[in-house]
Amino acid sequence: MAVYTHLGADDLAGLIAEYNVGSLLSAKGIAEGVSNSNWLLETSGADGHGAARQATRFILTMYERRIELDDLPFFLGLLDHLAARGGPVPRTIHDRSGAAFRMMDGKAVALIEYLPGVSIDRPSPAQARAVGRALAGMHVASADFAATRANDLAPPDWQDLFQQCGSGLATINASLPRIVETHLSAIMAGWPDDLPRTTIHADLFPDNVLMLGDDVSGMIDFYFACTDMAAYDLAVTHAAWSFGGPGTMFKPEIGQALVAGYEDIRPLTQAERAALPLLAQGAAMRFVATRAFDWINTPDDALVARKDPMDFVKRLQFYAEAGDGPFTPAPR
Ligand SMILES: Nc1ncnc2c1ncn2[C@@H]1O[C@H](COP(=O)(O)OP(=O)(O)O)[C@@H](O)[C@H]1O
Ligand SMILES: N[C@@H](CCOP(=O)(O)O)C(=O)O
Repeated sequence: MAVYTHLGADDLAGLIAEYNVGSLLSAKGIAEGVSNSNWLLETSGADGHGAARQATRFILTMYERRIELDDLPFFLGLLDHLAARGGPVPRTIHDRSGAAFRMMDGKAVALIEYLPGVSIDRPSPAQARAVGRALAGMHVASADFAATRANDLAPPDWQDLFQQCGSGLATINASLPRIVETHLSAIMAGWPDDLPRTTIHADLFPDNVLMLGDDVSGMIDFYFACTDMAAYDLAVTHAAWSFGGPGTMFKPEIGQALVAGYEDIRPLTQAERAALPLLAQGAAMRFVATRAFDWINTPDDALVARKDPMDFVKRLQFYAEAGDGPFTPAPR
């Protein structure tokens, strides 16, 4: 679960009083998530008259791990930028002084619009297509987002994380050091630097997408967003969504639907398409790196479910062997 910090009813009510959202009616810690503490809040609604004063739901996020305070204006500004362009992204609620985030006991907190929907862990091809479209829509809509942020989980950072894991890597799985050594240098040597760049989500896993039926009702958790290659973001999404079942099997119909949906909105260039097999290996390696680091460095009594690095090792090995097959368009 992810509620790292205890906030009492008085703390929450005091915080909510800083916003024009009415008074606090209820608050519930949210178990999902890894990085931050989240609460679902219900308030009596912004000042209004009669029927305009309605109960309203918000997500309160307290930033706990892997987030630099200096990056918050980028993340929260991006939400507002995308929401203003009609994207399925939560708006940030600014406090009475206009600030997008506040400090509470030395930690940053933000109030974010609640979006309806359900996270789907076994998508249908129609749902995967919608996710591909939503990702491409985000890439197009962020083209005029003026702020930039370097990707702090780029290939040299994976290498750095593995080095910090040291001999701990082999405690996860005896074969892991060899696998990392075999693949990492090849991925880094071939890593492209001339593909189209935009603002990318960089972590669009099923738990970061809310769906209503076959439609994406929300994309959330933009706290790895950065300026990087659009095709890398598609590769991350492909690696995150296209596997499942026993042995983490590749599901071609999901991978194809994702890419097709993406191209409904933003057709890939030839160079992007050619780079996808390597970008997908890199995407898998990125999650092996952070998961391995977290696996070793999360205390046993921490209230958070550790994610298995070996799950992404399987995906990495699949992409390394499969060539461009997983990215071949489905026959029409
Ligand atoms: N804007 C939102 N609308 C609805 N639910 C949300 C929203 N933001 C977060 N959540 C819920 O909170 C959970 C954790 O949020 P997330 O941002 O993914 O946390 P973390 O950064 O810790 O992974 C999500 O899985 C979702 O259930
Ligand atoms: N998606 C990453 C973990 C990041 O956690 P999130 O809850 O902040 O999305 C992974 O699966 O390793």
